[in-house]
Amino acid sequence: MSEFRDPVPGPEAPRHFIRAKSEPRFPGGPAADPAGSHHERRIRSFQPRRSRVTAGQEDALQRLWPLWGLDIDGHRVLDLEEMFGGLPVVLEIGFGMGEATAQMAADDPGTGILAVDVHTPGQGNLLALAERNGLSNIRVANGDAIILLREMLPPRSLTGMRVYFPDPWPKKRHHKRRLIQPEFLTLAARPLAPGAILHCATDWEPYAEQMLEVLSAHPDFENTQEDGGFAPRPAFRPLTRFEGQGLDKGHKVRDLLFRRVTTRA
Ligand SMILES: C[S@@+](CC[C@H](N)C(=O)[O-])C[C@H]1O[C@@H](n2cnc3c(N)ncnc32)[C@H](O)[C@@H]1O
Repeated sequence: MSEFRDPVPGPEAPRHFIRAKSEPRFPGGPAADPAGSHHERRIRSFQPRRSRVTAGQEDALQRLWPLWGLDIDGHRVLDLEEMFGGLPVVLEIGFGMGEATAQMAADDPGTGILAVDVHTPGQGNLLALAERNGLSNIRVANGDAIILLREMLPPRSLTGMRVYFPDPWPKKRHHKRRLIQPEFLTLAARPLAPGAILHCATDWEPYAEQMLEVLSAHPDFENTQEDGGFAPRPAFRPLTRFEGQGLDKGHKVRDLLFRRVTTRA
């Protein structure tokens, strides 16, 4: 539990200020629990992780969060045009430490990336990478992507969505926590413009099969692959950190590219 010390405590002042659960861990930075109790119980697709934040990440969080950070509080609808200066915007869910996100932003400065994760060190890392590489087309969102999709994104406001190596939740009793399932796809479809591509990748074969099955069955998406199968890895997707770990273990990586459709043939 972190705490902020009063540098010069007066006689009446408490020696320590203990941080309340909802207060930001880094003043001016991302909120600890941005949606708070505003939202009903929901299945969490992310793992609780101990987050040790380096000095560089902490510095980036405190300086850059007010400029490029966004807490997912579920209370307002975002104006993406204003946030990204009119660029087309893709949403990346679960960017981890953000190296691949920064690479894609650098490779395609004409596209804005709204990058969401709950992981504080990764948020700091991505902000630092954006600053170091002069990337003005990244915004970092803190919190649950489900609330972002459901409450904060206008209909048809995104030209794409990326979900790279979502937590595989391999145990059967945890399968319900997997992100890619029919209810998620229904939420994901609403902010996607017609023709927008939902791009998923995973190194966990049973999850890849599940993704293919639920995406193929969902009425708002169609496979870009004529044979109805997995897609070749697109050149624009860099190797991600989790992908590298999967490849080291001999896993096969699968990409899925599905198009948002409004009516099916
Ligand atoms: C297995 S990691 C993959 C990270 C990165 N894409 C990569 O390939 O290296 C999955 C990430 O998704 C994030 N995540 C999972 N569910 C999420 C949700 N509902 N909202 C925001 N982030 C989520 C986790 O915090 C984690 O950082």
